[in-house]
Amino acid sequence: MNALVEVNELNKTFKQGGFGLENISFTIKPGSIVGFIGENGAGKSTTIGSIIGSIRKDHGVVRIFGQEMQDGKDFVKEDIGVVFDTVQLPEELTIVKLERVFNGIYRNWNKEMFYSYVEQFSLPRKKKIRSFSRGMSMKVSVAVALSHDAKLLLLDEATAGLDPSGRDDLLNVLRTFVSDGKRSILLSSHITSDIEKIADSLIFIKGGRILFDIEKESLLSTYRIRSCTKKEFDSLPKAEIVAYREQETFVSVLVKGKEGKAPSIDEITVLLMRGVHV
Ligand SMILES: Nc1ncnc2c1ncn2[C@@H]1O[C@H](COP(=O)(O)OP(=O)(O)OP(=O)(O)O)[C@@H](O)[C@H]1O
Repeated sequence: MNALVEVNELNKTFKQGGFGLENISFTIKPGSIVGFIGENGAGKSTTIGSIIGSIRKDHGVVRIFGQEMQDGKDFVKEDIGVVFDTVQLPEELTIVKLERVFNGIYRNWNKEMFYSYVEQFSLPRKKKIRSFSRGMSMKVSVAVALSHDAKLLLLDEATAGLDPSGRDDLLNVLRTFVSDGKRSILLSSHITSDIEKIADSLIFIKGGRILFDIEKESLLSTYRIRSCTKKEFDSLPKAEIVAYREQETFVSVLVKGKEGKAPSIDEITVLLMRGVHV
């Protein structure tokens, strides 16, 4: 099997508001972490929801582990761990009770593994979830997603709300998760430094369309940011320009080539999201 996830020509338009995903296509290779980057409302959660079938797509095909995703195919969902930014855990339960619930739900539930994450994330076992902070609740959701032998993790803003050391712990856990080369992660985040740290490839989405789908190393080694006067900008070879943003006195340009400043993912994101994509 080449790709763990194949998304082909995914389209979804909401009747209310009219936002639409347009021909979203990408693949996720086994053993890789894909960073999913886009501004608020770009369509990240809609894409992830459409992949797992919680949002009904209009057109397109999603294959996970080579099988087309259709509603009700629980055997596939067993293999997918999902964490959304809006954590919805039963508030009345403690970690101990929650563990028993998930033990009954997932065929491949691993109690020892769950408690090892509970330890690692310093979560209290006997307090009700209601008393947990947002970051603690996120950690519980991630611990659950990691403890049922999933082959694929879909993490929508899973690092949001975690303090820097908590985020670092989580990123290490995620790296270990894919280290056997068989499992993969799609990670959406506004914290581009997290993505820069662990992603193997990056997908940039804006207004429901994919702008860029590229290996991280290739992006960082083959693209540069240049600050040009308007005149210099006009004389740049058009084929080299990926995106540009006109500032008051100069133009920031993302170019393919060796001339200019090596960009960070954050700078590339701002240019792609705020600038004009060519
Ligand atoms: N159920 C819905 N009905 C109508 N519009 C919706 C619905 N769900 C999402 N949208 C719209 O779809 C667009 C994309 O939303 P989505 O949640 O996918 O963005 P996102 O990239 O995940 O954003 P964020 O970074 O803010 O979480 C937004 O304009 C949103 O208002």
